[in-house]
Amino acid sequence: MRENTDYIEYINNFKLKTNQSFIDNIKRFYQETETISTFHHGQMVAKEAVSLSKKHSEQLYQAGLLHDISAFIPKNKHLSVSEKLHIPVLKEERQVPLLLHQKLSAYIARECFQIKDPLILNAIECHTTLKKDFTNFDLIIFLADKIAWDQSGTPPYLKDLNSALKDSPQKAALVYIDYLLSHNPLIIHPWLSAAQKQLIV
Ligand SMILES: Nc1ncnc2c1ncn2[C@@H]1O[C@H](COP(=O)(O)OP(=O)(O)O)[C@@H](O)[C@H]1O
Repeated sequence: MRENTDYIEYINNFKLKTNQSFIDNIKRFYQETETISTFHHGQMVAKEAVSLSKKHSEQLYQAGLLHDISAFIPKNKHLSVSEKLHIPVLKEERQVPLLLHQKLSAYIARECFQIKDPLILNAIECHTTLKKDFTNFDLIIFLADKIAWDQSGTPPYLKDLNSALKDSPQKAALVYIDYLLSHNPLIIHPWLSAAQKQLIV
């Protein structure tokens, strides 16, 4: 896939197979788009999310698997593909288009996987930044993604995050946000600032 139309065509043409389980359909999407390592990251996030919560295990598992389903769209195509799909783009996302992957993933979860549950869609849509009035479900997916990150080695903030997690998921989220903001992020996303303000009080 090299052109915007190829990405959009793949999304438009993807069909759930009724003879496959839901998870196998998700795996097939990652296989066909050559992003199977992201499927494995999704599985880790899904397991972590379920272990962090006593409720909503099935929905958390699905959100975990799908949160990075847009991984096949290269960063330099995020903006043009989002615009073609009529996804609302903020000024900060225009400046740092990789931040659009959360909205692109929510779009694909809805259009390709028929996810209608707002709990799942909203959590996918804010898994990188959180947002104002985030739910506990959003917070769990956000944290699980930071704990089971998709890079090699141990996340530099993990020890402090786990220690804060003994107090509350809110404190743990603040540890990650403080870490991100003190390491010269390319941009401060307004959803992240709004979430941070609400986490502090
Ligand atoms: N404000 C930001 N500016 C620049 N990069 C960011 C910002 N927020 C997150 N990132 C980076 O975006 C990438 C994706 O983050 P995230 O969505 O949390 O992980 P994942 O892709 O595994 O779901 C990470 O490399 C993260 O450091």
